[in-house]
Amino acid sequence: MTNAIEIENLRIDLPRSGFRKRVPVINDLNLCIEEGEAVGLVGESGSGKSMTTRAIMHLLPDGAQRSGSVRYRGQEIADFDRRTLALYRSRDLGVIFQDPRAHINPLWTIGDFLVEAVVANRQMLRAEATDRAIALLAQVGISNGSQRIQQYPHQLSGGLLQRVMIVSALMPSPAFILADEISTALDVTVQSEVMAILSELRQSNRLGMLFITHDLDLAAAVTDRLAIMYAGSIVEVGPSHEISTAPKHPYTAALMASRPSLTEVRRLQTVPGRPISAFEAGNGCVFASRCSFAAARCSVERPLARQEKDRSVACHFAADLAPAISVAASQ
Ligand SMILES: Nc1ncnc2c1ncn2[C@@H]1O[C@H](COP(=O)(O)OP(=O)(O)OP(=O)(O)O)[C@@H](O)[C@H]1O
Ligand code: NI
Repeated sequence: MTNAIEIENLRIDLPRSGFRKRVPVINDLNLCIEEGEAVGLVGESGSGKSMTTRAIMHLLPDGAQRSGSVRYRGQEIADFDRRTLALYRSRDLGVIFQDPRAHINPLWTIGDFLVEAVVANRQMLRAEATDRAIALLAQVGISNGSQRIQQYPHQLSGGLLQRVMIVSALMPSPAFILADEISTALDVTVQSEVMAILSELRQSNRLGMLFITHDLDLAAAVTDRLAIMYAGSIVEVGPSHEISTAPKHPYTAALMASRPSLTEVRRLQTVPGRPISAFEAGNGCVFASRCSFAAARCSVERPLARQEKDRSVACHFAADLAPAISVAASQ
């Protein structure tokens, strides 16, 4: 299999108030996504998930310093000229945002929103684009597309707008979908409908996807592999069903143990301790300060990601901890 996206030794430093120098928010991040593969990027707030999507779009905040590499189909995206970069963002990547209302101009009809971008980048003629929009709307379960495209965003529910957002991402026939927390604003039933539609479209069009969420179970349900992120780096990667049933990194186990169980939906549980940012991590393991299995070595020596078949885990003691961790995760 060839890789669609390859992120290698990525580090991103940003200016931050109160600090004289830039501080890292992504540190030594490695992640590959094959053509047509769906990878879930899971971690708590502030771990750097959205910054990773910005790195893939090559759309970093002002003053950011980047080292390492991000390649799309083998080509370093930092080397793209302006035109190639614009086409890469608008055609190769299909980006679905969390809050559709913040990304759809309220004064534009749904049809304008769907059609204008592909017409502007000269990918399609207007009539052709309109037909494609109506066909895609039908594929996401909106059968009266020719009426819907004349409506305005305020006339559609949040769930319908999220489907319109998916259609908009698919309009230019992208090869790769970036979906950052797309379901957080939706209620559970609508969320599972939207997820089912996205999964089906992704598979029938053989699209690669990076699916970002803090919900490990949701990510496991719609992806092939999971990458677990903490404080700007990835601590564990592997097939989704393996990670979600037999985690190897103490952080993954802690995330799983923090899920509210079905019988305790009203009890909000969290991983004990405060999540840290990459710049607070020091030289040791990023998770050492919250890890209940940490030893002296963990706070001074950063564990390298160790690859074993299709699993990779960055923990000095992963092999010894496996039995204890599976108990912790199932609690
Ligand atoms: N424009 C910015 N300038 C400076 N720091 C930023 C900027 N955007 C994000 N950060 C910092 O980068 C780190 C990673 O943020 P990021 O938004 O990628 O986290 P996230 O995992 O997406 O979190 P969430 O789940 O809350 O969306 C955080 O420490 C955040 O404060
Ligand atoms: Ni985010």
